[in-house]
Amino acid sequence: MKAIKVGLLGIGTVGSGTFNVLRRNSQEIRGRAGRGIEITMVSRRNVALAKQIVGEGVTVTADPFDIIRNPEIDIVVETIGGCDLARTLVLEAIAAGKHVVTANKALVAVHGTEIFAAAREKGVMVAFEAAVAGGIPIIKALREGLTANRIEWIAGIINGTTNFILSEMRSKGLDFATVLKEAQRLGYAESDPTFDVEGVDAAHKLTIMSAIAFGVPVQFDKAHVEGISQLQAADIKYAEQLGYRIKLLGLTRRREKGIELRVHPTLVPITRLIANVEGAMNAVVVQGDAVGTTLYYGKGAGAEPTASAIIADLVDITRLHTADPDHRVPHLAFQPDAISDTAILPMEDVLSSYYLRLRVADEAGVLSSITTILAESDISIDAVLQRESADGERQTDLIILTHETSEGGMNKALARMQGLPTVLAPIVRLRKEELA
Ligand SMILES: NC(=O)C1=CN([C@@H]2O[C@H](COP(=O)(O)OP(=O)(O)OC[C@H]3O[C@@H](n4cnc5c(N)ncnc54)[C@H](O)[C@@H]3O)[C@@H](O)[C@H]2O)C=CC1
Ligand SMILES: N[C@@H](CC=O)C(=O)O
Ligand code: NA
Repeated sequence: MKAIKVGLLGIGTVGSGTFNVLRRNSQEIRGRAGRGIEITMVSRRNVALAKQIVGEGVTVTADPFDIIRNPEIDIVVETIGGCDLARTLVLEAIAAGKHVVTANKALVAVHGTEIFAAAREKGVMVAFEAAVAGGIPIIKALREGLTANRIEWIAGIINGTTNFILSEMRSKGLDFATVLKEAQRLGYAESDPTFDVEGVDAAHKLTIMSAIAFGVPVQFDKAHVEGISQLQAADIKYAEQLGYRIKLLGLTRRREKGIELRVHPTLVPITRLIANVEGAMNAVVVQGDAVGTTLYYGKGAGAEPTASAIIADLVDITRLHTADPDHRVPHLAFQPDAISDTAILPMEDVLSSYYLRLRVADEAGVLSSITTILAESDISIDAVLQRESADGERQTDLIILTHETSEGGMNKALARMQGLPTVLAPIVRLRKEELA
């Protein structure tokens, strides 16, 4: 059978990884797919550079629309990134009857609803395994392996750059800017690394997982997003003393009133496997009612791990492209008419435990004025750590861990505590999850 023909839009880190792995493992991939899969056309603005990567026998063009217009191309792989051009290219590829594979989580999290509808209309597939946790087959697991389950929650370290930064800062004492540069050099970071650092990239990925897990549309605009740029070394140290590690976690949980969708630095007990995921590695914990807890671990970024996911999608499409579209796995696991309008909860309604650090005057009655506010707010305390103040120092750090309460209730209590004359600096508030 003739090889299936693939056009690659953008050939940077992920595109060149895909090209190389597909060439290197072509025999095995052919054996699995039932026919060869060949990249016959690539697009990059710098044509000379692209030619250096692909060598002879592959058509290189500066204009990605040349690929869309080429009737010989069966599948388009989008590894350009960004939302504007990528959206246009993907929609035009679909309109031209081509299947699409994308690594672009921003595109899927923001424009997924429109793209999936267009693909259904045209009877083509849009596959995006590489968009979430790179090489970890988490989309496959959620969409196929766990279909029996009512999924309760998902918690994930789903941004390699920030996990690398947090690990290197903690273990080697390196500063933020140095580690970020290294993550960029290694090809982990987004072209705009603020997407990594401020939690946006993790929120894109979480939005996609949440939609698949709970059968709701992708709704990135409803996600609560906080990154690690405000995280202070003192809190990493105090957390360790209390038996916790701070990770940038994406969390989505089914509650009675709706779905939580949030990314923020989170204290996780050191005893949990996920707390020990270091460097650029990713890990996703999925809690299902039947299966219990499952954990997926691996490389979430980098050229070849991401290529592994893209090629898995290419193989799936090659196997399935002649199947009746109604027999394919739905984009969001649930059939389109089973997608629900369950609300994404506003952050005020989210339930969490908390870590609070208060810089307080070291004098009698301070602790009791704070615990009184917490008690009046119905917030129960789990642990308190008070740093010994150094000789002559008239202030100290007070660390409080709370049991679960609502974010709205915590905000009100924090406003009252912040108003106390003995609280000398802005209170640090982090969330804490036991993940049990
Ligand atoms: N780097 C990683 O580890 C991962 C990246 N991704 C996603 O994969 C996508 C690509 O990421 P990278 O490969 O890291 O980015 P990159 O910046 O290394 O590659 C993008 C390529 O697209 C080309 N390009 C940009 N505009 C173009 C245009 N108008 N015409 C033709 N070519 C154009 C660029 O020249 C570049 O070669 C992004 O959506 C990213 O979020 C997903 C998982 C992991
Ligand atoms: N920038 C991302 C790349 C993979 O999605 C990350 O650091 O995880
Ligand atoms: Na993946």
